[in-house]
Amino acid sequence: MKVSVIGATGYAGAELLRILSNHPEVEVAAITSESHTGTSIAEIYPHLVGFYDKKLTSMNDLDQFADSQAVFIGLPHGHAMAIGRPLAEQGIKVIDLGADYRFHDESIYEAWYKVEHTHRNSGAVYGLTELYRQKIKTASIVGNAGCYTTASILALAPLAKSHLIDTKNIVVDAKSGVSGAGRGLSQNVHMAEMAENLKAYSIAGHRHTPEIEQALQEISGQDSLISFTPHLIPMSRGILSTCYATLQEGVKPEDVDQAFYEMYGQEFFIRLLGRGGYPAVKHTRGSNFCDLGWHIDSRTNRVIVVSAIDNLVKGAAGQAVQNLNVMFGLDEGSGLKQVALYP
Ligand SMILES: NC(=O)C1=CN([C@@H]2O[C@H](COP(=O)(O)OP(=O)(O)OC[C@H]3O[C@@H](n4cnc5c(N)ncnc54)[C@H](OP(=O)(O)O)[C@@H]3O)[C@@H](O)[C@H]2O)C=CC1
Ligand SMILES: CC(=O)N[C@@H](CCC(=O)OP(=O)(O)O)C(=O)O
Repeated sequence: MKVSVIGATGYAGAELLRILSNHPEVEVAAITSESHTGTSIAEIYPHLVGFYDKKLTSMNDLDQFADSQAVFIGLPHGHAMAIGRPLAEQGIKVIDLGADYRFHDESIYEAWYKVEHTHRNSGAVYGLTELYRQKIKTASIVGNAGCYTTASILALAPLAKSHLIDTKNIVVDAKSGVSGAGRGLSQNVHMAEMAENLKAYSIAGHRHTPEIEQALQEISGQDSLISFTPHLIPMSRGILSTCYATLQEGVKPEDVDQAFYEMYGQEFFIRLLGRGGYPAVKHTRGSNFCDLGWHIDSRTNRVIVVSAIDNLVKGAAGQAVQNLNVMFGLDEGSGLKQVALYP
């Protein structure tokens, strides 16, 4: 099948190209950029030399997507809606890696992202594969889950689903490598600011907060409130999310174990390190795996779940390809069964 990548010059777009080069069923058709139209992608990303000699085109030429069965969009939020609508109207499946199609209630998107939603009631399905697989199978548009959100929702979903925790009293403390901020230059992420540093940002106001709450509400059937603090850490890729929740009265450690094994026991891309397990980003880099370990703090009656993923793979491009595989009835692991880079 042919697929195209809009925003191929971004980190997420380039990561899609890396993964798709290894996908047995996929041929990449158009790849787009507005600021490098006419340039070869391999000139911009030398690691792609020998795999892609294609020139970048403008996304505004809609005809070039006509023979693509699916189009990935790797644009900053607010830009996917304008191109997502005409693509979907042509019957092309859309997988957006940004936030435009992640919310069932567009007013929540508008309140947090301060952008008018111009493609309401699109029927988009939230693209966290392990939790929404059945709906993704028949979706026309998938709003691929965010990176911190993938790590945090996967960590908390079994506990929320089994009603083992107070879903209105959750704390998420997460750290991301700087590629999570995209390829654009900014003072926040340049070498002198980031090297040997670790800093929190967007405390009590990060846009991934309502995305995590939306998923936990759906899965538990109860209101959800979280305090989410993201941090930047001086590594290029990787996310580690530490999630704290208060256990309901009478919940035993074995109930917590059972919730995780029941929900994820059959999932290839979720590796359960078990009670007492310590996930590390280094075991996930370059791979589509999410590793989960959990601990019970009996003194405080809290459960603490730690998850590690690669922000650009399971947190973006890898999960987008996993969703493509689900949408087209392919082996869900096609192109994705890679061992992580180590060390
Ligand atoms: N980085 C990550 O870890 C993750 C990113 N995402 C999401 O994926 C999307 C892409 O992120 P990422 O690759 O990191 O971002 P980058 O900043 O690295 O890339 C952005 C891409 O969008 C294009 N672009 C930028 N501004 C515009 C514009 N005004 N109009 C059209 N195209 C534009 C750029 O291309 P050009 O300038 O060449 O036209 C480039 O291809 C975002 O929505 C992001 O939130 C999701 C999960 C994780
Ligand atoms: C380190 C860093 O800056 N990370 C980004 C999140 C990346 C991501 O998943 O963003 P979207 O939800 O927009 O797709 C941030 O905090 O905004």
